[in-house]
Amino acid sequence: MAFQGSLLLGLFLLLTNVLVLIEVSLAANVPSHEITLPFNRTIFPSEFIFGASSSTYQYEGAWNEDGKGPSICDTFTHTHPEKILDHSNGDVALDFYHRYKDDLKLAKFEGLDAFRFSISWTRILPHGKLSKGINQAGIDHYNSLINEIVALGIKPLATLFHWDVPQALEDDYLGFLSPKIVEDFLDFVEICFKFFGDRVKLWSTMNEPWIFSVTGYDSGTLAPGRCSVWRNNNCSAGNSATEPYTVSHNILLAHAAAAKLYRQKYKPTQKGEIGIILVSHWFEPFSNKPEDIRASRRALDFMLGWLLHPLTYGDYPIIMKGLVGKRLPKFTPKESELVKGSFDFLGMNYYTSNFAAHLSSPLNTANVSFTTDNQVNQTTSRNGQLVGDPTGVSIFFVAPRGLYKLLLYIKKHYKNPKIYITECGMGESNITKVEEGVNDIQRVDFYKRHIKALYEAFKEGVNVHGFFAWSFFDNFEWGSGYTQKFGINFIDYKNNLKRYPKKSALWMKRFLLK
Ligand SMILES: N=C(CCCS[C@@H]1CC(=O)N(Cc2ccccc2)C1=O)N[C@@H]1O[C@H](CO[C@@H]2OC[C@@H](O)[C@H](O)[C@H]2O)[C@@H](O)[C@H](O)[C@H]1O
Repeated sequence: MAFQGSLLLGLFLLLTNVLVLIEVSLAANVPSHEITLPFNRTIFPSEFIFGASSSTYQYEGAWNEDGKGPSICDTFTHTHPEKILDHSNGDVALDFYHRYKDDLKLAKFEGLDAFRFSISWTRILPHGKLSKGINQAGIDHYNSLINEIVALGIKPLATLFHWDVPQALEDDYLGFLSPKIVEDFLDFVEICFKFFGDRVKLWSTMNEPWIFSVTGYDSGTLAPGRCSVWRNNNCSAGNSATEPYTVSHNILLAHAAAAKLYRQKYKPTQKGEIGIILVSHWFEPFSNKPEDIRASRRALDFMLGWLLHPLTYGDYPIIMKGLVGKRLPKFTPKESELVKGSFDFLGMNYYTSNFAAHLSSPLNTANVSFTTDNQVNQTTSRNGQLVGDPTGVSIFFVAPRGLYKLLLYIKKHYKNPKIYITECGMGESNITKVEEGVNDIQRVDFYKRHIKALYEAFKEGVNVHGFFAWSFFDNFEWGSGYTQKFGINFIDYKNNLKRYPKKSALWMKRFLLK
């Protein structure tokens, strides 16, 4: 049944609650020897939070409304439709910008403790710089969004940068390729702390620097779409050998400056926490050969350690420094101290695992890039055995054991930081009908298995405090456009963006005992 308008919503809530109660009561009649230990939220501490995640460009739409300036995501999808599988864009997306009030009521109905969203830099500063003016309509929008979230008793987790660099800063100094962005990012985040920090107590400065740096500057498959000529990806400029490293370096500096500002000027009174969200796969050695075992560690260093090692120890992994050499920027002693320990929590996004085999770098070639530097051949099968159950996304397989191992690895090698799993989910493709889309039984299995893996890691002492599904709704999935669906709620893009809870959302509601 579609979700739209409060009256319809009320009727739906009543009907669905009745259905849920019937299902639960039927389950209760199952002979006791068939009921396993209750698998619900009570296996975690009561303060553990369960939520769902979103991001501004993938959800809001209203790309040029109410004074918003263009971001590189707007420019990229408008100028390179060929790089999006269905040639779509986020101009309208799922119209979350206008429909968030009903959408958040759905989040409440589904029992979420928390809701993760990102704040559009160019809604707040349309030209990227404070000196060029604040857009009050942007402040008003996010105040209203946050008020709705809090009024429903849901905790907001706000991401400050989910890849939507202001186009004006890209034009002015090539965005994160320049250290100039640190000052402009600081001005942006200070406005957010000042206007929203009384209600937002969980801040993430960045989302997945790894993806932004690699897809934006090595392969050129995402905004700003820069890469070397030899990458043959229709990039107008770029250098895949150096720019990914420059960008991640400046992201770390911008993050650290923002964390310092929050901790010194706002945290004492607002009492919130600031962190950063990273992504990593788990990597299994392709064989027991020492070179493949080393390759699996290198793969982790290049995907996770690239960011988490400086954040924890103040410098890049020794393996990266050896392999990348002069192309890897250096931290000054002052920068190293600024970056080291610059987070109250670590957001970890986990999707899948890979196998890692040693791959010797091609000799005497100029064609080096981030992707070749790690000397790893990443695969999703080994001797005919897949790394996990296949999904509708060709590069993602269901590998919950990898989540467990990744978390134990972080505990052991990175001082057991406070962690929220800020994204975890699976996608389907080729879904054309609503009734197909809402019957997402593989996603129910995915979440059961990954939350069980999370629980096992928690029992082993991993300092984990929450779990957020990616994603709340089917949305604009970057290079895949709307062809891949990751939501626990279905969006009918063929019929006025109507919202439909999927089986996974109703399972989550039961798991959360709501
Ligand atoms: N998936 C990731 C990172 C996985 C890195 S592994 C691999 C490398 C790569 O280029 N891609 C494709 C890609 C490209 C862009 C974003 C995400 C993923 C990968 O999935 N990140 C989160 O994934 C979510 C799901 O991403 C989808 O993953 C499968 C891709 O086919 C699809 O294009 C992408 O939107 C995004 O919607 C969130 O905005 C983002 O925070």
